[in-house]
Order: sequence, then structure tokens, then C-alpha cells
Amino acid sequence: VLRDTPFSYLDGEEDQDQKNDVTYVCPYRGPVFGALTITNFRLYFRSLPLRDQEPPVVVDVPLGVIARVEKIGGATSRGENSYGIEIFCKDMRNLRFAHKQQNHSRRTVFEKLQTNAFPLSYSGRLFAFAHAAANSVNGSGGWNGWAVFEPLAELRRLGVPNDMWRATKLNECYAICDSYPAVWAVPKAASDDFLRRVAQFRSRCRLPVLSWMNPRTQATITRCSQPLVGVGGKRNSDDEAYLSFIMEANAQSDKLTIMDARPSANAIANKAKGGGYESEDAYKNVEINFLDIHNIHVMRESLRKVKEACFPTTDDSKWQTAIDNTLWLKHIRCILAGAVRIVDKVETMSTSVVVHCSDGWDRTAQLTALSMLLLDPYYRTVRGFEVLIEKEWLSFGHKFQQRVGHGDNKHSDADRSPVFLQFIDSVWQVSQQFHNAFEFNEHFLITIVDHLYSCRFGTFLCNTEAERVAEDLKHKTTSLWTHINSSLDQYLNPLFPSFTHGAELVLRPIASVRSVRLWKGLYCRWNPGLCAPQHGCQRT
Ligand SMILES: CCCC(=O)OC[C@@H](COP(=O)(O)O[C@@H]1[C@H](O)[C@H](OP(=O)(O)O)[C@@H](O)[C@H](O)[C@H]1O)OC(=O)CCC
Repeated sequence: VLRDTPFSYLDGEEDQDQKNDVTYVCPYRGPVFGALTITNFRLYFRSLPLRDQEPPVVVDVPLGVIARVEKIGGATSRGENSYGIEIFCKDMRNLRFAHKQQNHSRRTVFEKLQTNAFPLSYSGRLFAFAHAAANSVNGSGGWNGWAVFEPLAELRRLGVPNDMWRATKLNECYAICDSYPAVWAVPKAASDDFLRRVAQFRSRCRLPVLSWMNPRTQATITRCSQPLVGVGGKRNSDDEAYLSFIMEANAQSDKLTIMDARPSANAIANKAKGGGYESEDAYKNVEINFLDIHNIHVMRESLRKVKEACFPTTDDSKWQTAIDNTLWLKHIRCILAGAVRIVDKVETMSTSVVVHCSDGWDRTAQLTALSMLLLDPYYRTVRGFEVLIEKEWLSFGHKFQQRVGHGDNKHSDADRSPVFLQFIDSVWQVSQQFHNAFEFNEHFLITIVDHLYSCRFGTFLCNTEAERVAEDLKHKTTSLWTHINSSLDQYLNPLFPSFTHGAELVLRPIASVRSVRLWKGLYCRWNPGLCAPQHGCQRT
């Protein structure tokens, strides 16, 4: 029987449990008998080859992907494979393993899964720390993914500082806004004291700061959270003056557009919690649009339905209806349409846009990052996309730890939501409409999603830049970009032209439901009947 598991152990990866008499109840091939290994990083199953020419069934799951582990059956269960463990994953899979009742092999497997998949719930540490500590030589040939994003360098690339915009380190101790980065770009007309006052009028102090500037026209995209208008309709002269500074910093236009990502009903409902939106009579020369993107609870439920429809399979006759009923593609279309509207304002009208939602760390990040990707070909290169994620998602405080639930067993936490996954899905949708516009390929996007969950790298850990600095992730964990950039060839798109024709500088994808389709390469990759083997199918 197999003793040496044929996967290559990662630095810091150690066996926790091994069982040789386990049955994996494969939804596609039926029950297969084999060996199960649990380490502090993964669950690995490999079937014993019945006939030597038959390829083994392999299941190789990073424990970070596990959302929930349940025991099925009890001592009295008599049905075939009715006694064992069911594992519910964040990447659309459910895995069932059957054990023999008599030797209690289930108990240690269950315990080892719990303590290693949810280390934070058992006062342990995420694997990323053990992995980096054991990572003797910086195996990536000197590549340091943590050096990919340097905020002042990225601002210089955008042309900041200039006559209208300055960089400020007012927040370098994260004292003004603990969920914002240390470095901001703001209109020169706004002093540091003025910025402090404006922050008081924005939810969680997330005042409007620069995301992107068109180097040619100086039209800008700024981002923030909702104003603290409340039911009483409070105003704040500093906040109002600040938005006019943002508008005046763009000589091309005497208007400013606010894109509120929410359905107007939710924006109004937020007044009940002290939030709300900018009224056009308080904010001169400002037009406000609502983009109808629903909140994190709606998106969590939508993805749950996608999983229900896709795993393990859906017969063709019900497929389209099942997918339509999830509303997932309607939500993706909404995000795409919102980004296209921002592109139109900034590029076609040379009007500056302020993007916000309620907290300004979920839908706002989706919209600024996606519109910047459409506007600026730099973000469509491998390195530029890595910078975009570091800047608009990580440094601006998208709560990755909470939205993914890294290392904790609170699988029904209402703060979990696939917001970042929706962004990557939206990028994939655009790549399907512009095949040669991206330096990276689908495997690059799927690898990012895999390591959103895996906890092998430090990149997606914690909720804010301040927390990452406090945890010293740059020294205690490895960056995902080190891993990717040290074997770049497998992530490159062969269709990408070595130069960018002027015409493709700005992408305007069609954002209609007809042009948006389910990303089967991600959501159905475990079903061998539905997709190519390169993304894990052979590992079902
Ligand atoms: C009458 C009571 C009013 C009330 O509770 O307001 C609270 C809002 C919650 O506001 P919503 O915007 O609907 O929902 C919020 C957004 O999804 C926000 O993300 P983002 O960064 O994208 O803004 C999350 O960070 C918040 O956790 C979530 O609560 O709830 C609603 O508006 C639901 C209405 C259908």
C-alpha cells in the first residue's frame, strides 16, 4: 500500500495523519479506494490503481479551501460508504470520504482536519508563516513579490505629484483612517488639517483619495465611502469644498460625477444608520448616479446557488434555467456596466469621477480596479495587474480575511462574500471579449483565485495595510507574486502583442447579459466532462 505520498512537500509542510483504508466517493467516477494524507497544508487522496494502466484518482486540496467539515453516518450506519466525513469547500467542491466503522480512523482524520484547516480557531497559525520560515533559500531566484508595489512609484507613473495633486503621508501611522494605506494622493488645495476634517464626514473616515489619473487629460478617478448624511440630511462644508477641489483639479471639465455603486434603495436605507449619499443641492456641479450593484449578502447567496447548480453536475436541460436563477451573471453584468460608465465619463467626457458605496471597500474596489484595467493598458500586464490588486484591493482595505474567512471555522459568518472573486470573474469576462489585450492568461487568474483561499502566501492575509504591517507579512511570509513571477511563462497569453496599438488603449466591453457567460473553467473545473484538464480536473 502507498506509504510515500507522491506529491512534493512544500517548505514547512509536515504530515499530520495518514490513512490507507479510505474510500473517496467521487461524484464522477464513483467510490474509489485509496490512501488519505493530511498535512498542515493540504488534504491529499490517491486511489490505489485497480488496473495498473488506469490513471489514479487524485484529490489535492489546500486546507485553506475548506469551509466546513462534517461527520456523516454513525456507528449504526449500515449503507455502503455511509460512515465517514463530508468536506464543503470554498471553491465549489464537496468531498466525501468513507471510513470503516471499526477502527475509528475517522476520528483522527476529523480532528486533524479541524485543527489544520481552521488554525485560528485552535490558537494555531496560518500555514503561510511555517512555509516562509522553512523556505531556506529564496527559491525564486531573487524575485521578491513584496517589491512589486511601491505606492510613490505608482503615483509617479500616473504623473503625481503635479501642479494640482500631491502625495501625503498624513496617514503613515494609520491614525486618520486605519483601513486606508499610509500614502495617499490628494488635491494640492487640500491641506493635511483640511483632510482630517473631511475624513470625519465619511463612513469609517474613508475620505475621497486618488485611484487613477489620466496623464493626458488629468481627469481622475477618486474613491471613498458614503458621506455621513444620516436621516437629518447633515451637510459638511469641508466635504463639499473637497469635492470641488477634486473637480477643479481637472481643467477639462466643470462637472464632477459621483458613481454610487449601490441600488438607490440601499443608499437611502443607509441613512437610517447615519450614512446616505450626496444630495445634488448640497454638492454644486455634481451629478450622482446609482449603479445598482447589490450588497455582500446578496452576492454570497448568489454564489451559493451557482455552487448548487454546478456541483457535482447539472443535466443540460435544466442548466440555463439553473444558472439564470442564481442571478450571478446579472450581478457580473452590473459590475461590468458600472465600470464601462466610469470609463465613458473619464475617457470620453474627460470628467472626473468619484466612486463610492457604503463602506467603500467592496463594490468601490470592484469598480475602480475594473475601470482602471479598462483605461490603462499597464494594468493589463502581469506586473501591472499585481500592482492593481496590491493598490485598489489590499492597500485600500478590502477585508480579505473576513470576506474569505482565512483559518477560522465560522463558515456561516455573514461577513463572508465572494466580492474579490466577482472582480476576477469580471476580468475574465473582459478577456473573453479582448483576447489579445492581456499579457496574462486564464491560468494566471485561476491561480490567483486558488491562492486567495490556500493561505500558502501572505498576499491575501489580514484586512488592512495596517494589520499587514503589524504582522510583518513582508518578512514572515512569501508573496504570491514571488511564486508566480519566478515561473512566468505558464501565466502568459500567447496572443498578447508585444506592443499595444493605440486603438486598444481603452477597452469598452459590451456589458449586456448576452455577452456575459458563466466561467466554466473556474466554476465547473472539477467536472471532467465540462472542461479541459489543465485546471485540476484530473485531480477530482
Ligand atoms: C433600515 C436599516 C438600514 C440598514 O440596515 O442599512 C444597512 C444596509 C447595509 O448596507 P449595504 O450597502 O446594503 O451592505 C453593506 C455593503 O455590502 C458593504 O460593502 P460596500 O463596501 O460595497 O459598501 C459591506 O461592507 C457591509 O458589511 C454591508 O452591510 O442595509 C441595507 O441597506 C439593506 C437594504 C436592503
